[in-house]
Amino acid sequence: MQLFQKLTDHHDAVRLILENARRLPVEMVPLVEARGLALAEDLYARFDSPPFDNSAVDGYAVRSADAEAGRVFEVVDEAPAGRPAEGSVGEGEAIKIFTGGVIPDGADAVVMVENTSGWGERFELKKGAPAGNNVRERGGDVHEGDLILAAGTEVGVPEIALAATQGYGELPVYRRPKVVVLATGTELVEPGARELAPGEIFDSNSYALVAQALEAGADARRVSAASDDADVLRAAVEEALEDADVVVTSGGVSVGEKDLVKSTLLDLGVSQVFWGVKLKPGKPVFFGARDDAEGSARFFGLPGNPVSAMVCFELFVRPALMAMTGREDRRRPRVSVYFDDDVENKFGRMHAMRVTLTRTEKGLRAESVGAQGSGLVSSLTKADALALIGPESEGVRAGEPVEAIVLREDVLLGAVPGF
Ligand SMILES: Nc1nc2c(c(=O)[nH]1)N[C@H]1C(S)=C(S)[C@@H](COP(=O)(O)OP(=O)(O)OC[C@H]3O[C@@H](n4cnc5c(N)ncnc54)[C@H](O)[C@@H]3O)O[C@H]1N2
Ligand code: MOO
Repeated sequence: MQLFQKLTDHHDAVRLILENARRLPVEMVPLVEARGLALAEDLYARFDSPPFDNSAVDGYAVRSADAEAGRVFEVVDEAPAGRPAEGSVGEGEAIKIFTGGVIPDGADAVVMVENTSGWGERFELKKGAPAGNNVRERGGDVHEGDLILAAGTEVGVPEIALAATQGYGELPVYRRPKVVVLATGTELVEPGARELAPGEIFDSNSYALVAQALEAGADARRVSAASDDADVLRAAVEEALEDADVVVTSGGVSVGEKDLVKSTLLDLGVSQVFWGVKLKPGKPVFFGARDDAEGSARFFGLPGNPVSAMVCFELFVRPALMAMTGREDRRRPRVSVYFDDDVENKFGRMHAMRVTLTRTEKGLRAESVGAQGSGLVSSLTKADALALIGPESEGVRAGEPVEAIVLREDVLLGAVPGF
């Protein structure tokens, strides 16, 4: 058994993780599958969009020079969307046109059907129209050659729509990381599988961690190794390694005799970057890397305590996944908060304290969610943020600014009192 040597400072731990988080290879992926990933190249407009002058309304295309109230027009053709008219518009003539229809030759304005006597072979115009009326110009959205999406942009819904208007069926993005989550512990039972026997608990971590990985844009799956048996653990890690970019384990990483995760990983050729962080919760976190001919993988040995596992995913695994997919900017918001009362930190480690946030006239007021034990899963359902207290100080004074990582961004939109 090995004991912790020196605990790594939380910021150094994040730095070491990011230094070891290489961007994943670029892949062409179908538009919708690119959602949440970062563009690996600049994207340019291939042509003017819209590609032709077209009508913004259903009505008649006319010459603006003729478009005076009271004038009667002959309808000579029609131009629905997708089928340009064959004829052109001469003096006193009109072409029936629908929204998106190509503006016919000769016409320079469209009158809405509501401003005429109605649909028919002839109509009377009730309201005059200037040149360009209801005409959506070619190139009004983007021009050929425009930089429409810069490399590094996260592909979201508007980006998918814009790329589609330009005929891009696939986008070059950094590949989605493959994450394998492995829970260890003989006491663990799959939720829904059966009732608990004495001493057993349901495995909550692997479900939470898979959900967190999915939320961070990864492909994630669970591997079951609900055991503290070294051979079972080794086999499960070997299986995970077949396709994983990132392996996340929970449990078995502290200093107990059954804490086999670290030694198993080291045996499998993983090199340790750090083990032990000056953080509460999350002291026993292990981070390692394996780069060889078969590929490259990163390993996060997270503590078994459920709050520690989830908080450490937030603080360490999520930034790594973001960096691997080229989304360095996707940090959780960090805000300055204050407490109404003094807050102690007797841990000698930085305390990532679960707090609620309330917007007040003085700013964002943080309040502990209550007991801060690392096994209190319900506490996280109440937390809006993690207030970072320490590690060097013994706490913070009432009113003093404290950095906090916001977990629920909607709290930042909270109504200002008196509004
Ligand atoms: N002598 C010491 N003991 C402990 C230390 C220490 O420094 N010296 N550190 C403590 C801290 S801090 C933590 S955190 C825990 C983490 O230990 P492990 O990562 O080895 O986790 P386990 O012992 O396997 O489990 C801890 C706890 O969490 C429960 N657990 C485990 N897996 C799951 C799961 N998938 N779902 C739900 N709950 C899970 C497990 O039953 C234990 O109760 O070590 C302290 N001890
Ligand atoms: O640091 Mo542990 O992660 O106290 O619960």
